[in-house]
Amino acid sequence: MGFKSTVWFQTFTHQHGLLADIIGQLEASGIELAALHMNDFPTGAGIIFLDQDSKLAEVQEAMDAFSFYSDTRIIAVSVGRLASTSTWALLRSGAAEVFAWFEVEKPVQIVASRLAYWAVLEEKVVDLQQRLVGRSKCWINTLRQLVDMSLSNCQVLIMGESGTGKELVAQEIHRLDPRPNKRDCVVVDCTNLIPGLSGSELFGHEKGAFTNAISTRDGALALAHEGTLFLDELGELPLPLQAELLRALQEGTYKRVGSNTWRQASFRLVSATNRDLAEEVRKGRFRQDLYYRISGWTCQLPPLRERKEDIVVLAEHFFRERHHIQQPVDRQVYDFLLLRDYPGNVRELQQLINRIANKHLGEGPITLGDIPRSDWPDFAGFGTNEGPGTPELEIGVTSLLYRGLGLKEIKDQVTEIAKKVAITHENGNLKLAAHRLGCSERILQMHRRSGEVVS
Ligand SMILES: Nc1ncnc2c1ncn2[C@@H]1O[C@H](COP(=O)(O)OP(=O)(O)OP(=O)(O)O)[C@@H](O)[C@H]1O
Repeated sequence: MGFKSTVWFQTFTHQHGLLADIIGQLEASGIELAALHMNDFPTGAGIIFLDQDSKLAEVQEAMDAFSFYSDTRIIAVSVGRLASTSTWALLRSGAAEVFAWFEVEKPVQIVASRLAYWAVLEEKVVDLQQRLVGRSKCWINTLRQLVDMSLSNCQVLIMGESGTGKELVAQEIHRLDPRPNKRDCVVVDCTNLIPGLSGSELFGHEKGAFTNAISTRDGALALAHEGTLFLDELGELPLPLQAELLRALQEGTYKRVGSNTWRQASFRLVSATNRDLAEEVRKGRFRQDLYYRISGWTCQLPPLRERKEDIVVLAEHFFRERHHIQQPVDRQVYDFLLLRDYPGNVRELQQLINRIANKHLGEGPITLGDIPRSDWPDFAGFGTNEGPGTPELEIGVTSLLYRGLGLKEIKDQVTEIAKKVAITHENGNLKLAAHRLGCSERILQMHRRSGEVVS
């Protein structure tokens, strides 16, 4: 079977006979199931059982609450006939990733194979997190997508702002690629291609093909044969070279500059860009046919501002792994890091950590005193009476005000967010979350219950 952990389930159906039947079948196939109770925190994979009479809004609300707190993955199994509009609604809302229908399909097979696949995938995701650091939900979803892509042998286009980790991701795609005896990953930065050399970097050249071509040389396509060709900043590839690359991808053949002989090259293409390639196509700066050819799978890397929860883990990683600093980092330093903007994304954070690590001396903790003066924040409105975090909070509250919320509603919303963040950061442990918030566990249990539907 390949799936060892217990799978939680929740029921939204009253068809008890059918339900018992299917649960029995799942358990007989080796899947260990446990019903989800009122205050349980769903982790890992889960199944929801429903039927045509289940109130879809209730089901969705419950699943939204689960996915709000955790990165659980859900399979929906309908024990009765469900209208296709309802199925679409479930899938589109993103609450359930897979749908199985008891009457017409073999849900046991569907569920079992999905669980087994997810188990393999999660193991790889955990391993990837050692190098592609981050624990936020959006980052974990990106890593899951990445593993999915890597296991199939297709072309991948990685998109994302500068410094989001595109090159690192490309290396990991190559590492996960299951081709037996795959060769190297060859990296070409398209911004460095010299137009006058007509693509010698990519295709190689013959001796005497141009001035300084003193000997015959292989290009990146030859070097990437049976491996991976990573074209970084693909949006910068000059149009004439785009045509030649397309040909090489379609036919698997190319010519060295100055040669009339067709050569074969077989490689997996992974490309990356921080441009909006679809827009470049519309503007006529990028070939549409090449765009379709390379974008079999696309992977959009989130900017750091969309995964601020990862700033602390990334900073810790850089201090510990790159600078071998094991001393504690003062909370105020993390506040400073969290408050700052990172237009250069992870690279900018990494460089900042380098500067702090270089300034730090001795065995003591890392404190605000280790932050170089050139990195000090703009003190207007910073660290005055309310402390770090205030400007961001102000932006959030302003948006709530403009949405017409009054003082009580704003207070309630901020309170809910604080509870959610604490629960998430403590991996669902209400006791620790309550300790962190300085409130009773009971308040958090009530909070959890308000987002749940009783089965
Ligand atoms: N999730 C991550 N975990 C650890 N290090 C990371 C992560 N993301 C990026 N980095 C580090 O940040 C730096 C920038 O990453 P990378 O060069 O892969 O970004 P990029 O998107 O290719 O940037 P550019 O578009 O400017 O070439 C690298 O040193 C990389 O190791």
